[in-house]
Amino acid sequence: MVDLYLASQSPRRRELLAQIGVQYQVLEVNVPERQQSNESPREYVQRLAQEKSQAGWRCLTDANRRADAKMVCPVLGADTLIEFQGRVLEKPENEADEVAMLGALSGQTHRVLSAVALTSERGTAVKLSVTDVRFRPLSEQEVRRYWRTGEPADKAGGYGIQGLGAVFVEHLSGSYSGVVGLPLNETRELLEDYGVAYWIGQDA
Ligand SMILES: Cc1cn([C@H]2C[C@H](O)[C@@H](COP(=O)(O)OP(=O)(O)OP(=O)(O)O)O2)c(=O)[nH]c1=O
Repeated sequence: MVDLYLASQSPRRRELLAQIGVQYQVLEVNVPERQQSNESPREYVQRLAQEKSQAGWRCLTDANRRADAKMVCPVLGADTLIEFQGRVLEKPENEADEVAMLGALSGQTHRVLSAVALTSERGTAVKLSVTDVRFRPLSEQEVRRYWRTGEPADKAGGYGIQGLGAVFVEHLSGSYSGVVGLPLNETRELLEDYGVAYWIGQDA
């Protein structure tokens, strides 16, 4: 039995949902990620989370055209990006990109925006989590060595706070799970609104 579909390829999001005892099944969706010229980082990250959950919902309801949409459980989509000096940082494309990104974040505070959306037959709801993260000064040599570990390539801003990148972080104000990719308190709020259970199997 599943209570939720997760429209995400991110292993972090799977682990975070499992952490709070949600029974889910993964769906594959493909949503192009491109910020529009008139779109703020907050609007952009929320649009992507909504588009991911809506794409998942469409693919389920199209595949079960004859099934009653009320019988299909909700779909969760999420997106995480870094905002620094008004610009959006997504995933680094290569080592030079990583050096530029972490070089800019070195010794500075950046903002991690993480949005989570749920779609069901009653429509889509989205919540945003905002976290400020301060990095200590980083040397270029250290950033190049970090790139070679393979960790940063698939991560917004080019680091993983839950991994080797933890040693860059001097201070965090906000949601740790949001930085990792799925803000769990905001997720719980949506799950409650949509009647999806969490903490399954956690009672003594
Ligand atoms: C800042 C930061 C990001 N990340 C990850 C979380 C997300 O997986 C990724 C941001 O990319 P996203 O585009 O939000 O997500 P994704 O492409 O990995 O997965 P999907 O769209 O299929 O859901 O960066 C970390 O794992 N640790 C961190 O500290």
